[in-house]
Amino acid sequence: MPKVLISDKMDPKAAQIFRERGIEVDEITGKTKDELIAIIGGYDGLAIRSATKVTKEVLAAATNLKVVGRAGIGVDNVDIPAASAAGVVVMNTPFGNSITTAEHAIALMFALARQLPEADASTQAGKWEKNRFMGVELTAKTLGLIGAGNIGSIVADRALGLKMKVIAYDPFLTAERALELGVEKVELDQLLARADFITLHTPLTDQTRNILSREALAKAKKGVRIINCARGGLVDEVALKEGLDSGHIGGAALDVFVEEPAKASPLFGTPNFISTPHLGASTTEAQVNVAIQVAEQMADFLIAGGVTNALNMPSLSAEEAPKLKPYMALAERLGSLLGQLAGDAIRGVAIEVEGAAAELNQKPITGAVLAGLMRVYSDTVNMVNAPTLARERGLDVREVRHDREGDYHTLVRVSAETAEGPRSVAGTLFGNGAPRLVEIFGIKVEADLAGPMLYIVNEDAPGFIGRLGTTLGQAGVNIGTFHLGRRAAGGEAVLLLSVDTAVDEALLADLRALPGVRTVHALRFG
Ligand SMILES: NC(=O)c1ccc[n+]([C@@H]2O[C@H](COP(=O)([O-])OP(=O)(O)OC[C@H]3O[C@@H](n4cnc5c(N)ncnc54)[C@H](O)[C@@H]3O)[C@@H](O)[C@H]2O)c1
Ligand SMILES: O=C(O)CC[C@@H](O)C(=O)O
Repeated sequence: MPKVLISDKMDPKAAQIFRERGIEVDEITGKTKDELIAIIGGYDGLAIRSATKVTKEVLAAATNLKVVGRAGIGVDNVDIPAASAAGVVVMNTPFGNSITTAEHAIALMFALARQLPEADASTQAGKWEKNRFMGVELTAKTLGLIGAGNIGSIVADRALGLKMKVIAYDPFLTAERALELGVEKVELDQLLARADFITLHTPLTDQTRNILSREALAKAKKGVRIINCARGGLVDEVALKEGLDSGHIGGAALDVFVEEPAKASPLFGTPNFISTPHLGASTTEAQVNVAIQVAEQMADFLIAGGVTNALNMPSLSAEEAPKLKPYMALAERLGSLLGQLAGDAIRGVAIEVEGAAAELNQKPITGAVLAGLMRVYSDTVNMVNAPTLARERGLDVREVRHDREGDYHTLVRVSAETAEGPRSVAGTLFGNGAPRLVEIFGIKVEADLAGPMLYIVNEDAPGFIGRLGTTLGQAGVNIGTFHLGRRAAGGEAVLLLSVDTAVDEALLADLRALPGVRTVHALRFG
């Protein structure tokens, strides 16, 4: 039974779903890094929010971990390259808290416009300072969106409802999408010059870090009010403080900080500054949404192999997974066969599907081929880290889909560009879903690829099979299955034998010394 650790505070629905799906679950929150490292080895899945840091060290200790699920959007607390290298799938729940976070940005915009926190504190202090708090209307003001993705576009929709003019800076926003959203697409400098309010909704990346830098803030319209419910680090906090002090910035509301938890900041106590402790996603509705989504996604993966919202692996629905499972087994074996036979010589690989296979999601098939191919280099390769490894090795990967049906109702062909020229293997699925090799390097052959095997190329001549059987028998090696293919009578022949015990180097040398033998390779599958 798979075991999941929930290591951050999460709605109880998550644990309930794991249990209903037959997954054992522990809820242990508030652990230090070392405490997490001490226990993580016992879990197949880790469900987190933003407090748990999934670092390289944590992943190194997570010897059984298969999936990290983030109940939320931002995954900056997960070392994704390290997770990919360790073969761990990382998933998030990209939509579950978008409305809630957009509403928080709108709430902060109102709070800034009418100085609500300060007015509240003053009133409750018995001051009744009616003349101190003169606000501004939002109607007809210009809202500058930095980032118009899921949350940014909901903010735009709400702001348009408030009769604001919305302009957006987002290099990935198309003209069509801007039209659909009812926003004007602008460059950052135009946004800075025109916006009365600026709200940020981008991830923190090398391009967005400090996007509201000292220089950018200086270009902003005098009196601008700034809201950040996305990620700390998008705004230069020191320059923001100076801008508020000088009056160039009319107000700022931060839900997120460069350092969290933000227990001290020069911004605290600054007039017209509002802060919340990373509350963007904190509504009952959003937390139920993300808890349900993350538990469902992780359970689908751990139980059925379904992959949804993964950041380091192609998607595969829980419905598709059972159909694709035998194909992935076939693809993995074909990749492994090519990897073992051509190994280092491979420069590029093409994965072709035809017949029934062409109707399926090809990405998982490709991932499985690469996992099989790359396993020659590392035992820890799986579908998650294989594409990265392939890229690192400069392997060119091509996917081809043929609608035609050939000799087989379904076929997967893997062709490699090697230093010795092209090499191709192909396989099909039998009626019961059993994977079967049907062609190797242009020669038709029907073989299972399982356990220890021998691949022999020889000149097709009488007496060869007898001599081979005798040599193996004398060495105490029992033949399990025997598959033969040849180009033409008397030409090149291929033998694939499954053997009950692995063949050592001395016996391989004896086999290579047999008359008519061209190549002998020991193979292993599974
Ligand atoms: N405060 C919270 O509790 C809370 C809750 C949810 C999400 N978030 C954060 O909000 C942010 C946005 O989330 P989302 O779901 O809208 O993400 P999203 O991926 O849907 O949208 C991000 C947008 O940023 C744009 N973008 C990327 N680089 C850019 C750049 N250099 N300049 C301008 N735009 C750029 C992208 O094109 C995209 O449209 C994320 O950082 C997420 O982690 C915070
Ligand atoms: O889990 C949270 O409370 C914050 C979530 C938010 O930062 C996110 O990126 O989804």
